[in-house]
Amino acid sequence: MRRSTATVSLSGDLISKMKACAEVGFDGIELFEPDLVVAEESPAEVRALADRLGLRLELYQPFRDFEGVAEADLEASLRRAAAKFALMNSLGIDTLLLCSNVATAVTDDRATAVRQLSRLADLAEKFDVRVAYEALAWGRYISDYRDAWEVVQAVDHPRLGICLDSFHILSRGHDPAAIEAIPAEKIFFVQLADAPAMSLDVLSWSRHFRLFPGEGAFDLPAFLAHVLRGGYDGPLSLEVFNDVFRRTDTVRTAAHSLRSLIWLEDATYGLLAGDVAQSRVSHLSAASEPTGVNFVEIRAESTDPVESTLLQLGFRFRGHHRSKPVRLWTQGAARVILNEQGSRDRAPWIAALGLDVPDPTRAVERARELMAPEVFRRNQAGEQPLEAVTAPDGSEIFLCPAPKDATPAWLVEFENGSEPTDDIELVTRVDHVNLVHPRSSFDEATLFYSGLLALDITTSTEVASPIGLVQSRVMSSRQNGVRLVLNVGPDAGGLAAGVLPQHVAFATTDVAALARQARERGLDPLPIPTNYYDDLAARFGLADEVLEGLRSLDLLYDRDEKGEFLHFYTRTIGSVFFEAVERRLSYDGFGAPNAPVRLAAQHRSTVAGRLR
Ligand SMILES: O=C(O)c1ccc(O)c(O)c1
Ligand SMILES: [Mg+2]
Repeated sequence: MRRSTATVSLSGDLISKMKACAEVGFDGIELFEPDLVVAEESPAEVRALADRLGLRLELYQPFRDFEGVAEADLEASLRRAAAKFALMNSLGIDTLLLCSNVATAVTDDRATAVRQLSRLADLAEKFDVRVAYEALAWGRYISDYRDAWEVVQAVDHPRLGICLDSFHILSRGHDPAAIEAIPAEKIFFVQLADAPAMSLDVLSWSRHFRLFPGEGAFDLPAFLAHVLRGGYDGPLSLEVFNDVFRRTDTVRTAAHSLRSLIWLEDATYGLLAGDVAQSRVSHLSAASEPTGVNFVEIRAESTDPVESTLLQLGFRFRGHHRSKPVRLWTQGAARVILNEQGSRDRAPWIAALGLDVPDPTRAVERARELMAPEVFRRNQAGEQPLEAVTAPDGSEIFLCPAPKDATPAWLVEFENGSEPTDDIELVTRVDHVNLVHPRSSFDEATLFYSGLLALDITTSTEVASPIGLVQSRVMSSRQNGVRLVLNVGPDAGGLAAGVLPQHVAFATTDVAALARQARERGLDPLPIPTNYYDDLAARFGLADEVLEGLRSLDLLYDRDEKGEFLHFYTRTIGSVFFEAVERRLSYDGFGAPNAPVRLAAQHRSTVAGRLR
């Protein structure tokens, strides 16, 4: 099917939007009128550019406030429409989007709307164009696509059809199933947008917070399946009004939006199994769902302070890489690679993640199909070849074969490590990794991880911190083998831009023993205030000695109906810190109530510390 986006989904001027859409591979665009009105180029020039770029101008939009008006106002509206139809003729656009009336309708009398829309359809015929009628969720009298369809049916004119916009339908909780009963030739256009769950008036929600499919709370695959089962074969067009995307890089956002459509077609393909409609959408190589974290790579000009902390946490030095300035530390199945290449003047940060996937070749193929940039990596003879793609924040995601008997094949490339000791390894594996994204790539990152790796978005929360609200989204593989937490901090230019650190959380079977051992080895954990323990006592009624045990080790605690969670944090080194977590019974959260305590403590020990 043809893939399209509305120019309103992107930043920039009309020409750069058109070039970006062509460059990333869209077939066409919806021309949003305000983009044309402010442009310097004539309609003929815009048409010529579209031709040259191989981009179809699929739709002109929006035309507003037409039906249900006082009879005296109708002629003026028809004159307005004639001017736009003539403009569409010079642009070479055959479909106009008409939004249901939000402002000038004076009657909800259907017969009036039908009569007036018939006049519009007759006029459209003279210009050889057609009108796609869209029920806006906040329309004055028509706000439900089923009502718009009734009106279109009553008009019964080949030049009038319906435009279905997933936002208006799903935001109001209207059942999209009735779409299947609309004859395909009467669906003139389909617009796709996701959105986060919010309790906000629907107009503000629509104008500022729409998301690309797969990034919000709506079930877009189910929606599109209804559209396709009915036989629709026209363009699929993204129409995403979003304050962030309107100011992010045009080409990048165009690629991000096309990725969302490719993802959506694939997810819908799955739902259409056994239906003739299935052949109309493309599909991807199946996701190779990750089962575990193979390694975490931390880069810095000097990784020495990270090594000291790992040593205190019980990690063992496993040696230098035989051909690169790279070192390996491990404990249980947790593997941390420290890399000083290409990191001049940089403090430690999480530069790469290796994930175990059942089928690395297929995983890379899917990543390629989803337009993920591949990482170029020089492999020396005898080295395990690993494939990687770049995530939206620049970190590298390696797709690794799951290690047999808990030892990845690449381990032999590290030499001259320290000998194993008799110490019990208290850390068993990486529990989760917390990555910090700029706001501009947060939603893109969500789709990137969920689309490539089939991670599920399990929870989204906001955490208060002294420097502002931190948005947090948890993404996990089904068996919890991989859990990523994506955070976005307060905007740059705020109180402390860039200070939000990333972290790696290690799973342990005995967090108190690990905390004690680490202290004996010199670890100075992130200090937790007494007020926190007073609050814990009030909330959970813990015995005094339990509370004292927690307090003396700076351990944090959480409990829910599934189990208990105990954890502590190291100090931050550059932009990285570590956490140790003990999950009891089947607790599967992240100690969310403790996150503000952690952020405040980090603020005290970094920013405030520097100012003092
Ligand atoms: O917000 C609006 O006015 C508006 C305009 C055109 C659309 O297609 C739409 O879905 C919303
Ligand atoms: Mg719309």
